[in-house]
Amino acid sequence: MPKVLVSDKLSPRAVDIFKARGVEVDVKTGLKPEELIAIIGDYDGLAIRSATKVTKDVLEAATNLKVVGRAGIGVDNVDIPVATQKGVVVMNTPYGNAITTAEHAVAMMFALARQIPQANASTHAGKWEKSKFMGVELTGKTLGIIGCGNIGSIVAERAVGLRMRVIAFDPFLPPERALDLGVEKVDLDDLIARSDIISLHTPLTDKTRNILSAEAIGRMKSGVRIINCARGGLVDEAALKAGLESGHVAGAALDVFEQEPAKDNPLFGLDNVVCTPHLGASTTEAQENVALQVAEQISDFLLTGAVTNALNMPAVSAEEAPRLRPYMKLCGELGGFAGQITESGLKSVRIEYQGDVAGLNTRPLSAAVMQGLLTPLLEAVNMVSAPVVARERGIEIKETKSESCRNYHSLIRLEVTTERQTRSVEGTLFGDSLPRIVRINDIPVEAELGPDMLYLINEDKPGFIGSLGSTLGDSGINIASFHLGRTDAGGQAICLVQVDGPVPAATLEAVRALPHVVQAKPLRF
Ligand SMILES: NC(=O)c1ccc[n+]([C@@H]2O[C@H](COP(=O)([O-])OP(=O)(O)OC[C@H]3O[C@@H](n4cnc5c(N)ncnc54)[C@H](O)[C@@H]3O)[C@@H](O)[C@H]2O)c1
Ligand SMILES: O=C(O)[C@H](O)COP(=O)(O)O
Repeated sequence: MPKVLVSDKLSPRAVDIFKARGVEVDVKTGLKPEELIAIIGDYDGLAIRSATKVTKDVLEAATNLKVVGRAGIGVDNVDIPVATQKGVVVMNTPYGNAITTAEHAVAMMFALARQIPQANASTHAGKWEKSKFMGVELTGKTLGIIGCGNIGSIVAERAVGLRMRVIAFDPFLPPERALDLGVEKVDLDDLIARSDIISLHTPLTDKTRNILSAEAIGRMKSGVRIINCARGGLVDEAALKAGLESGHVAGAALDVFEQEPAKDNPLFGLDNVVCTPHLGASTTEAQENVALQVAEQISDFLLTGAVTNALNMPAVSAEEAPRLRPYMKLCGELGGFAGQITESGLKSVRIEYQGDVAGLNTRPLSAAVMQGLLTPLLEAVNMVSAPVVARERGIEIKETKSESCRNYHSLIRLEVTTERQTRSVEGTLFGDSLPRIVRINDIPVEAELGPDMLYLINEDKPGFIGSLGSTLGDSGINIASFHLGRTDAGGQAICLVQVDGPVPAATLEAVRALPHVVQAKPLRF
């Protein structure tokens, strides 16, 4: 039974789902990094929010970990490149808290416009400062949205409903989508110059860090208000402080901070700043949504291989997973076969999908081929890391698809080019589920791969099969199945022999010494 650790505060419904699906679950929140490192090796899955930092050190210690599931959107607390190298799938729940976070940004906009938190504190203190808290109306004001994805779009729709003029800067926002939302797509300079209120909704990346810099703040309209419910680091906090103190910036509402938990921040104490402790996603509804989704996604992955909302692996739906499973096995075998007979540097890989299989989701199939191919050559690659490792090593991967296929419903052909030669291996499924190799280097053969195999290239001469059988028999090696193929009578032949156990080195030498043997390789699957 797979085992999952929940290391951040998640709705208890997540635990119910894990248990109902047959996944063992432990909940241990507030762990120190060294405490997490000490126990992570016991788990197949890790469910987190933003508090757990899944660092390189954690991933190095996570020897059984297969999946990290983020109950929420931002994954900047997960070292995704290292997770990918380690073959750990990283998933998030991209929509579950989007409405709630957008509502928080809208609430922040009202809080700023009418100074509600400040007026609330003053009234509680018995001051009745009616003339102090003069607000501004939102109707007719220009709201500038930086990052108009899931959350930014919802904020835009709500703001249009408030009769605001909405402009957005997002290089990836399609013009038709902007039109649908009632938003004017602008460049960043234009947004900065025209907005009365600016709301940030991008991830924190190298391009967005300090997107509201001192220089950008200086170019804003006097009296601008700034809202950040996305990520700390998007606004230069020192520059914002200077702008607020000079009065150039009329107010700022911040849910996220450069350093979190934010217990001591330069902006704290300024009377035109509204702060919340990263509450954007904190509603009962959003927390139920993300906890249920992450528990379903992690369980599906660990139990069925379905991949949903992964950031470092192609998606596989729950419907596709059972259909793809036998093809995944076949692809792993084709890759494993080619990888084990490859001795010089890999240059390129061509994977051809013919017939019915061409209509399936082939990205995970190609990842399985690459895993099979690279595993004999490199240490610890899997479906997540193999395509990345191949790219890093300059191995070119080409994929082709054709609906037509001679002789079979489906055929997968793998062609591998090394520094020395090009080889190919082809396979199909018998009865929709049984992988079979049907051609090696364009020589027809029909073989089922077992755990221990012997692969031979030989000259097609009388007596060869007998001498091979005797050599193996003399070493006490039982033959489970024997598959032959040849170019033409007396030409080049291949043998794939399934044996009951590994072939010892001495036996292999004896086989290699037999007349007519060109090459003999033990293979393991
Ligand atoms: N405060 C919270 O509790 C809370 C809750 C949920 C999400 N978030 C954060 O909100 C942010 C947005 O989430 P989302 O779900 O809308 O993400 P999303 O991916 O749907 O949208 C992000 C948008 O930013 C745009 N973008 C990327 N780089 C950009 C750039 N350089 N300039 C302008 N636009 C750029 C993208 O094109 C995309 O449309 C994320 O950082 C997420 O972590 C915070
Ligand atoms: O990216 C997110 O989903 C938000 O930042 C929410 O973070 P949280 O789950 O820690 O509240």
